[in-house]
Amino acid sequence: MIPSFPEEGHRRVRWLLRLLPYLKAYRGQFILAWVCVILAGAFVMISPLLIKFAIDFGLQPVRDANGRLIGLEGNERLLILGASAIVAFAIARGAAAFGQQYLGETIGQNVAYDIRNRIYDNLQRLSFAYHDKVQTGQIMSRATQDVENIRIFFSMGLLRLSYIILMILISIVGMLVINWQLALVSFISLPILAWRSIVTSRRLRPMWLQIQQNQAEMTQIAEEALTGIRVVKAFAREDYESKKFADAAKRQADLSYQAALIQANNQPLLQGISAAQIALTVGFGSWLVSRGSLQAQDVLTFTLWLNLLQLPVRTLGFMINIIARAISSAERVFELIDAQSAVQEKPGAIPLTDVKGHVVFENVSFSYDNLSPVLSGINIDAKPGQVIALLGPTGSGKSTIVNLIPRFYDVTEGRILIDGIDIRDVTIDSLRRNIGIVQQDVFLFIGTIRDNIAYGKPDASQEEIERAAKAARIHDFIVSLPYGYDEWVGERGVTLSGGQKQRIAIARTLLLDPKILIFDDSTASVDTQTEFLIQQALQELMKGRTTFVIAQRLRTVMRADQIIVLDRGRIIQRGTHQELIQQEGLYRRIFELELKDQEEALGRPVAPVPGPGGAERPRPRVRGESEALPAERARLLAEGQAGGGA
Ligand SMILES: Nc1ncnc2c1ncn2[C@@H]1O[C@H](COP(=O)(O)OP(=O)(O)OP(=O)(O)O)[C@@H](O)[C@H]1O
Repeated sequence: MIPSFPEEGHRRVRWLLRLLPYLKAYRGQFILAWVCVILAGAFVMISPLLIKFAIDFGLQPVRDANGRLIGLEGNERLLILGASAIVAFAIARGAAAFGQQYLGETIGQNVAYDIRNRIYDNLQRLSFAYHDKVQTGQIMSRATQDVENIRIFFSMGLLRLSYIILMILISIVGMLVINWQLALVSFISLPILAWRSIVTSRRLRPMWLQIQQNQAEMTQIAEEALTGIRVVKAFAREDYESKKFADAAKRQADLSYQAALIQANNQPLLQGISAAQIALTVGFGSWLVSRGSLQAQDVLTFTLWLNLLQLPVRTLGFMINIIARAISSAERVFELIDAQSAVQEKPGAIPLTDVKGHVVFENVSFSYDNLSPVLSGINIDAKPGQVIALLGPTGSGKSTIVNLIPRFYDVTEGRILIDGIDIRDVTIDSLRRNIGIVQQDVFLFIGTIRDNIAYGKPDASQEEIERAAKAARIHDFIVSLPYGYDEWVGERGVTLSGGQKQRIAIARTLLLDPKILIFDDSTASVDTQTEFLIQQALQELMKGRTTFVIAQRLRTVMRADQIIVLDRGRIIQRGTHQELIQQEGLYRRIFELELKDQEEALGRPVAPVPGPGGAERPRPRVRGESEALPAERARLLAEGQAGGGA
């Protein structure tokens, strides 16, 4: 349903009113800015009156014997005084205008700073579910362009509008006092100008909205193409991406051009109306003078006032635009600020302390969209220090299970307990501080390696950082770099290999020393040496921690205390390697098809597959089997190249 105008108007006023509380912190500055606005307006509008008084009192008419005007006699003292007063008012006006601009800019920048921080704080708090849905480019555009529109509203729109209203009021009152007939004639153009301004701004408003929306899309396209530059290049789709961006940029240029055209068309019309108004005022004023009901200097005062009014009244449309843009921006910005996290902390939640690491899933079900279940009836009892390996085909729900433990998402049914406490009863911060996560796609921040390792513990000493790096088997590599721990890693750590990044992530988690660990072991295949180092790092990492591992490597799976086999969101098998290998089922199939191949490719001996009744049976040869390296050679190679990290 299309909202009716009053409804829409009411909604827009509400957005505008929601912006005003941001002024609270800068109340003093805002009042001072207003005083400057009033002074600047008053000084400008009083100047024509000073000229009138200077003429009235400084120049006396000289008449002949018949009373005819033959000249003017100047009172030097009064004229100098008048001129000095005009100069003094101009200086005072300049000072007030400076104050208004300076304070307006300060308030605008401060409010923009506060709003950006509010947006950023909220974005940090929002759950994964929110970030799954919202595009980064849209968020970026709101945090930059839309906040900029609000800044302009505070630094310019609000104060300039007051200034314009003040100037209009002073001149209307002044004109009416001097001569109400000429005043009424001079006001003829005001409603026409106001009408034009409103019509133009109403035409421009939807265009500004489109421009803002398109700006967000353009940012999104650029962000996506730059983040995925490797994929773009790999598929030779540079031209396609360039065209996609060029189309959006063209749309932006067209829209901006159309908006500029409307404004440009409007300007000559406004100028014409203003010129016609001055002609009318001078004409009618002269007629009044000829009839003796007005003095010539009053016509001059009227003309000066009209001139002074021209510019601000003509910018009324621009001001209305600033406000209209600020309103649509406020709507978009408040959408970000108001966004509620799907994962909420309970009032009175307690901090999770002295964690032993007993993690229990009790009949847990989960759905991303509340429609189709992704997990159903999951029961897991992970005793402190146990390693739980999650195994299953792609899309079976392994990542979803581990994402529920730190409450990246909340369970739809059932509950998860840590040391007997429902994780929804503890503070989110304390919960996550006790869980270490090494993700598949390791993200390194732009900064030094030291900063990246110490990310979860910024006050860690160099000694602690090095200890973690040694345990993660990455220390030797770091010190071999030209700047060692001060080496800069670029966006997503592009200067490092996947295996190196993963070991840095392990060091980062080791430093945090969590009791519960989540490890996504599905890194793309790595060479033998890296594989060996990661295994060693992993052993260090898992020591004494309850570990949930999304397992891709046989070694990890075989060492696990419990192997949970998932299929389409349900647990279909559970047990140790020895137990599961005895059973017909998915585990044995995965083992035969994938895991065993990996190990053999790396040159490691694998336990024989017992056939039914315990008899050994030949393993089927499947996809991409490579010639196995002798186990001993692989190990020596790995150890020799690693040079011993610890
Ligand atoms: N953020 C999300 N929003 C909606 N659906 C999702 C989301 N993440 C995963 N899914 C869906 O949930 C199901 C389980 O996905 P999940 O990532 O947990 O599987 P997985 O076993 O870890 O798979 P893989 O081994 O490929 O990583 C899949 O059908 C997937 O499409």
